[in-house]
Amino acid sequence: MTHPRPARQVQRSLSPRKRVALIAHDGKKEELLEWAGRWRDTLAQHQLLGTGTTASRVAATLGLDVEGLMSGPLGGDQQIGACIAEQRLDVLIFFWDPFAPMPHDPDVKALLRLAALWNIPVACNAASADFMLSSPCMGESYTMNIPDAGDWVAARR
Ligand SMILES: O=C(CO)COP(=O)(O)O
Repeated sequence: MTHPRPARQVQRSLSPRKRVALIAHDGKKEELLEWAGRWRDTLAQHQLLGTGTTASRVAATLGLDVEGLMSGPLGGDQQIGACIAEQRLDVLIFFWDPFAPMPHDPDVKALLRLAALWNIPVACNAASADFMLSSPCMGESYTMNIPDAGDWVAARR
């Protein structure tokens, strides 16, 4: 069965101050903290949010203002996914652990699916996060294409 897809894309304008989600699995938290420390001044110019433990570790270690959602296994990934669906997230930095199976793997997969669907830039490791934060798009207004949700609703009627 094929699912209806939005036939068109619409434009979404992002302000220079991006909404950036920070998430790391336990085995990757030190790596994220090291990376975030290198980008602290840049991150401070944006609006930060994250899953519970990641957000509190980044806030405590780097003195940054990070809105903490639920911890990942308790639904934090789903909350970030909801932000994407509601167009309240611009950038996803998610250091997921390729060695550790998680009880909430379905939530992780759902989050990455929504990021792919809504054309959200995702960095899963320090190298890709370096590329992302060094992009001029981070500090400027930026227009991206996203699926036309209205179109989608119409196709399902
Ligand atoms: O499990 C996570 C993402 O899937 C991260 O959750 P915490 O930031 O609460 O550790």
